[in-house]
Order: sequence, then C-alpha cells, then structure tokens
Amino acid sequence: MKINKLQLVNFRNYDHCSVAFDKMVTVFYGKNGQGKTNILESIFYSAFGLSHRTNKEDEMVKFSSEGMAVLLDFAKEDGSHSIHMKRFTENGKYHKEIKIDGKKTTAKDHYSFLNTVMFSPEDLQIIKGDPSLRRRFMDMEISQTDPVYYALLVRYRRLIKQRNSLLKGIRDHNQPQEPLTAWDEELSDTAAQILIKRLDNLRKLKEIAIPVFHILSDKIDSLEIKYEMKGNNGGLFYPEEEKTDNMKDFYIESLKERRFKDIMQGSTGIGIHRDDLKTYINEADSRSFASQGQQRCCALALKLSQIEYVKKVSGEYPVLLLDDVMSELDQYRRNQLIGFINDKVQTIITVNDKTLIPDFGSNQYFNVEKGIITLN
Ligand SMILES: Nc1ncnc2c1ncn2[C@@H]1O[C@H](COP(=O)(O)OP(=O)(O)OP(=O)(O)O)[C@@H](O)[C@H]1O
Repeated sequence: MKINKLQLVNFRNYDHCSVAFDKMVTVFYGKNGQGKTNILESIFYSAFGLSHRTNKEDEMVKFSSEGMAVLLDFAKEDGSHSIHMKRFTENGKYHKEIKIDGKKTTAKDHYSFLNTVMFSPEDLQIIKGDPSLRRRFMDMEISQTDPVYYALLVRYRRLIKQRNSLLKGIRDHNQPQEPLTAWDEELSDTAAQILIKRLDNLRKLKEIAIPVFHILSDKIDSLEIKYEMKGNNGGLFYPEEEKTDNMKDFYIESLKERRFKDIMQGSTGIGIHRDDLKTYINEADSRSFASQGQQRCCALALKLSQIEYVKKVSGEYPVLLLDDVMSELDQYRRNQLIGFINDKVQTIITVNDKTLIPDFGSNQYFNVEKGIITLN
C-alpha cells in the first residue's frame, strides 16, 4: 500500500493542508508541539476511524471549529482509492461520515480497507501496561485483515454487556436466571471463535517476532510469547492451538460453574475479555523484569512482526507510521529498523532532528512549524 496524498481541513492545528507523498520514506521534522504527530494521527484515523492517542474524537477538531475532514488518496494492488473522513455539527450534534471511493460506508467495512502499523513511544505500554492494551494490540492486528474477527468482537462486546446487565438484574431485582443459559451458549460460541483466531495470529506473530527480537537485542536475549487464559478459580493456563477443539464446551461449563460468583459481582469473570498476551525475555516475565531497553526492543519486534503479518495475510505491506521513536533507539537498532523497512514498506516518520534519518535516495523531508508544512 502506498499513500499518495493527504489533505486536512480543521484537523488539530491545521487549517487547510495538503501533502503529496512522492517517496517511500517521508520524514516530518521540527521542534516540539508543531503538528508532526497530528499528521500521523490523521492517517491512523483514516485507517481505523479512531485516534491512536485519545478516545475523544472531538479533540481532533481544530479549536473553535465546527468540524473537520481528512481526505487520503492511496494505492493498493487493485488500484487507486480514497478515504474521506468527515466530522461535522448538525443541529448542535456531532456527526461522522466515512466515504470510501466516494461512497458512504460503515465503520465495519472501513476498518480493514487501508492497513497501517503505528509505532510510538507509548507502545512501550504494550509490554509494561495492563492486559487490556495487549488485547487491543491483538484485536487491532487481526481485525485489520479479517473483517469476520472484527464482527465477532463487536458481537462479543454486545453479549458481555447484555449478560452483565442480566447478572445485575438477577442480583439486584430478583430477575429469573433461566435466560442466562441462552446468553452463555452464544457467548461461548463467539468466545471460542475469537480464541481460535487469536491463537492462529499468535503462531504467525511468533514466527517473526522471536527472530526479529533476537537480532534487535544484538543476539543476546531470547523472547517467548504465550497466550494466557484465566480459569474459574483464579488459576492461569496456556492453551495451544491444536488443543482447542472443545473451547465452546469449555466456556459453557466454566460460565455455568461460576454463575453464582458472576451474579454476586454483576460481571463476567472469564472469557476472551480477560485474557493476556504474555512476553518473556530470557524466560522472565518482561512486564516485571525486563529493562526499559529490552521492553522497547520487544515492543518494536511485535510491531515489526505486525508488518509481516499483514503482508502474509493480505498480500500487501501496510504503511508504517513511526512517531518520534528514532531518538529513543540507539544507532544499532535504528539501522536494523531502517534495514527492515528497506524500500519495501512505505514509512512516514516524525522526528525532531532530521539528521537521525539518513537519506539513501528514497527519502523526502518536510519541515513542520505551527501547522505549516514545507518541503525541504
Ligand atoms: N484540537 C486542536 N486544535 C488546535 N490545535 C491543537 C489541537 N490539538 C492539539 N493542538 C496543537 O497541536 C500541537 C501539538 O501537535 P503534535 O502533537 O503533532 O506535536 P509534535 O510536533 O508531534 O510535537 P512533539 O515533537 O513534541 O511530539 C500543539 O501546539 C497543540 O496545541
């Protein structure tokens, strides 16, 4: 995939802006707070319909404006395409419109149309942070290339919400328990399908992330990645893909067993919304024991494997967005990263100091100052 042109209207600190991407590597450089990350955010928004750094879409609308728009032209193997994201106010309310190739579309169909992988300093949280961030990492990766997975997730979230509200109704208002059996059946079926897709994704991810991590660590450290599930009694276990034939029955039984507990808590205590993706460096849990540098390498290895994963599954490389990460990497890892990109992956980079990104003939540089972009 190759982005050719980006146009912004009232997006963050940009009034009107138009950028043509003529090379495989595009560098936006400039001082802090000038609008470099805003550019990557607008591309991420065009790909996923959400920001990589806030849940509040309104924050992306330029101060004192009524709405904003992002228009992205790009090429896939099957030809040229455009995505038009628009947020506007009507009768005092915000509305969102997504168009692909000029036709209105839904969030579901939009989600996997343009593939991008973003790597930013906050991605260290994939290793250090809560399990929810690692689940999000997996979910975004799989959804990018698998619309069925996206639909399963949407269904699962709806079922969990409905089941939890029923659990509270039973606890607080003495509602009958019988309807739980039907909910548990559907929830278990959906959970089992999601789990199988996650484990398949993990197998492909490991094939790439483990050797890439070894290289990034200068062949010193080893990485292991495991999918961790919570059992009924608080125990943990690690399913393997080949042993997941009866996961639906497993979930049905587990939900039945813990029904009383769930009613008391008013929430569902097991399921794919509680699982984790554990990483181990030299056999120690990297969340607790790895150094900052090892955690950064691990996050980078996961992101780079995401690129290869998208390529493997969709047949095309995604666009790589590198937000302010070059200054955090030492020379060795910067070179490894640049070697990995190697002209095959369109890469858009933000950086303070442009000299950190040497030009081997395929770079273009833009200076960013107070929301004005100048080719330089
Ligand atoms: N909704 C908005 N309307 C107008 N300006 C905004 C809005 N949101 C953020 N900004 C401005 O955008 C600028 C920050 O942009 P951005 O995060 O892209 O900076 P950056 O160049 O990447 O900086 P750094 O190198 O520090 O990461 C700030 O000046 C901020 O005030």
